[in-house]
Amino acid sequence: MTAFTKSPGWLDWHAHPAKPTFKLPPGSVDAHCHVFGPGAQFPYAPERKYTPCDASKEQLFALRDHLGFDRNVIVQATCHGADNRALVDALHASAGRARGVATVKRSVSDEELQQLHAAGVRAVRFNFVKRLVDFTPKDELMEIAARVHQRGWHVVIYFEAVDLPELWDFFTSLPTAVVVDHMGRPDVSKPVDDPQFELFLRFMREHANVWTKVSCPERLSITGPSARDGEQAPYRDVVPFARRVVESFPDRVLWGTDWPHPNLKDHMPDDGLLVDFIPHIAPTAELQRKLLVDNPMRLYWPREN
Ligand SMILES: O=C(O)/C=C(\CC(=O)C(=O)O)C(=O)O
Repeated sequence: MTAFTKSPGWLDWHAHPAKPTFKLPPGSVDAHCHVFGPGAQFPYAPERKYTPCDASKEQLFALRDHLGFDRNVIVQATCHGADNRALVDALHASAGRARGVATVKRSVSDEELQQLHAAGVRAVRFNFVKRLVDFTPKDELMEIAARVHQRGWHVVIYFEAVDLPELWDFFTSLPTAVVVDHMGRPDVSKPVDDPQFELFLRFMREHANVWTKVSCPERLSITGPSARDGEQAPYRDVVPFARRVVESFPDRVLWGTDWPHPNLKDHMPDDGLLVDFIPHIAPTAELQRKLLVDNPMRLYWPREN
């Protein structure tokens, strides 16, 4: 059994989140969340850049039920590298109520991809955030994308806004649907019509295969206030960005808690209050249904849609 020590300053997930005031539409999907370990059962990867606190499948499913979600999309985080065992274990335990986004290497066999598919994996994640991963050559990623495309999977990409110009040609040549994590991490201290965010909107406007998660205000916000202590209007600086995306591309947006919120430095949000953030960025019942039910179902459970 391996004992892991959390990275210095690590913030654990909120143990007693509020019951949301906002009532999620029936069948809502938390389309971005993680499981971490437990490390004693599913060791963290030797090449990881951080060591988290454990966040088990049971704890994730308890949060799902507490907040009022019906399903989860569990995203492989870099602390597990390309070892998808914790993810697969959670998918098997979910009784069909979770889908997965895996990380694979070029060396993955067709049989392994088949096993991932049978467990509920429907996408691979390519991470370009330099503090999280070492560089992988683009020809390797393109080869993986072509292979998963044949299975009807898509690609989830995580990058920071300043890197979009350099990554543009690669992203726009991906053959699959492409889902961007956290709106491409805009700098929300700039105006919403700043050229940097305009480039991201153009990316979505010109490429009908591009979707995005309008998630992680707690990561993007600079001026807050944070979703704690009953705050019902948190992260006001992120609202215009997320709302612009939801209203411009209502059929290609997803939302997730990002539980257990890895690598936050400043505070740990209350997940109940994060759910209460949703109507600020998706103000009508129709936008909310698309964001939380129709869109994730179309992408991850197309046969049940
Ligand atoms: O959970 C997220 O979406 C964001 C992360 C962690 C992450 O993506 C990973 O480790 O794979 C971050 O910004 O540190």
